[in-house]
Order: sequence, then C-alpha cells, then structure tokens
Amino acid sequence: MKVWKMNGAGNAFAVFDARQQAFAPDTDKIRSIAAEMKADQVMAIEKDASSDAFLRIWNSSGEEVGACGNGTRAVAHLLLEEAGANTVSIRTAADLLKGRRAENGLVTVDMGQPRMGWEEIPLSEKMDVRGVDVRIGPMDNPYLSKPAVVSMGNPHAVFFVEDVDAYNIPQIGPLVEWHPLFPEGTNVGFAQVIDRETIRLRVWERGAGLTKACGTGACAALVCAARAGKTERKARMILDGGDLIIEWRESDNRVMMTGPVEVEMSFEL
Ligand SMILES: N[C@@H](CCC[C@H](N)C(=O)O)C(=O)O
Repeated sequence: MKVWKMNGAGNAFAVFDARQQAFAPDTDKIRSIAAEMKADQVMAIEKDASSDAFLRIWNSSGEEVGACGNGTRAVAHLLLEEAGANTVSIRTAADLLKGRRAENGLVTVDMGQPRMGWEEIPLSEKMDVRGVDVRIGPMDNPYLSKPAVVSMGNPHAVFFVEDVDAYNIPQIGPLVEWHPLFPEGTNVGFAQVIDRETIRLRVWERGAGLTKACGTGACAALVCAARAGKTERKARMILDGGDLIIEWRESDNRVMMTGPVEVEMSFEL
C-alpha cells in the first residue's frame, strides 16, 4: 500500500492508498500513525462508484470526521497527477467535492455551500448563528464572546479579534471545542480582519489542536466575515503555515479554496 506524508499550507497529513488493499485502523492505530508521522489528520483514499475516489478522514485523536479542506486539496493533487487530468471528483462523508489545478502549481477545491442552520452545524439549541452565546472569561465581563458559527461539512466557531497573537489559543481552544452548545464539538477559529481582502487566522482544530492551517476553518472564517459585512467575499487568509485564497461565490453560494500542496515523502507499506 502506498503512503504519503503531505501538507497543505502546513496542515500535515498521512495519506494511505486504500483502493487496492483494505485499510481499517482502529482509534489507537490512527493515534499512533498520527504521532509517528506527525500528522494532524490521517486519510485513506478508497474506491467510489460515483466519483474518482472516496476520502476517509480521521483526526489525530482517532475520530472519523466529515470534512478536511486542505486534506481534500492534497488528495486532489495526487489524483490529478496520477490521471494527468485537470479536474477530479472526491466524495467525503459530508459532500461530493471537485478539485482542479490552479495557477502556479496551486490546487483549488470547490468546498460546496456553507450550512448556516443551527441544526446543521449542529448546535444543541436554536440560536442566532451570527453570534452564539459562548463566553470566555468572567461571565459579566468576558474577554471573548459571541463567536459566529457555520458548517463547512464540519462545525466551526469563529471569534473576530483585534489581535490574534494576544490570545492563548491552546488554553482557550479546548474550552470552546467541547462547550455544551456543540454536541459534536467544534473547530475554533481566531480571525483578525486586516483589511476587506485579508484575514489573519489561527485555528484550534477539533480532535487535532492548534494546526498550521485549517482549510475548512479558512472557508468558515471568510463566510462569517463576509456575512457580517467585515470583508469582501474573496480574501487572502494568512495562516501560520502559508496563505489560502478563499472565495464565497455569489452566483451559486459555493466556497472555493486555493492554496499550496506539498508531498514530503512517500513509501510502500
Ligand atoms: N484540517 C482540516 C480539518 C480537519 C477536520 C477537523 N479537525 C474536524 O474535526 O472537523 C481542514 O483543512 O479543513
């Protein structure tokens, strides 16, 4: 079985080619692969009857999840190279996604439409998704509150802050990740709007912790920012591991994510 160590803007992946051979790891196995290969997510490329491949995704904590934007871009790159094609379709547990080559060796994935209904995120109770009742700090004087929420096939809560670097994300992230408002947990973004076309973003990922980049997190932050009128519908997202360009198209409500992909090494198992 072929295995790749890859990253998408620094978001690190161990990718297993499970199209010819079954790959059915248990939680402990995923944790040990992730630790050994220093991966934020472990992924398996499987056969699919109605697309080019099914992409199975596990967080480094061992739980299987529905979406991983940078991981989808990484696997799109592998499949595009393999087929010498210009477009590729990838099914995940959350959606059917399309990948394509972009300029300068970058890879674009159509991440589909953001889901904004409180039950779709999901939240445990009905609430205005533009700012939910989550407070960090003293109840009557929180230093962080009212994150915007959205699903990109996985749940995201986004705090808009003045200075991303002023927050102790490893301390705050877990408090929000498993807040009772999120029955399935949530990814937690800290977004600083630099100007109407630029956002600095750091993401505490559910089941993986602080990563160098989170693709769905970047989509979520742009959607929440544009929905609130803070930015245009297209912006450069500056993450710790590199930049992503996110565009939330007005014409069809779909979110396009473009960024770099790197194959660090590959081997046969
Ligand atoms: N790194 C990812 C997101 C991976 C899944 C996430 N941690 C979750 O639990 O939903 C990305 O690039 O989107």
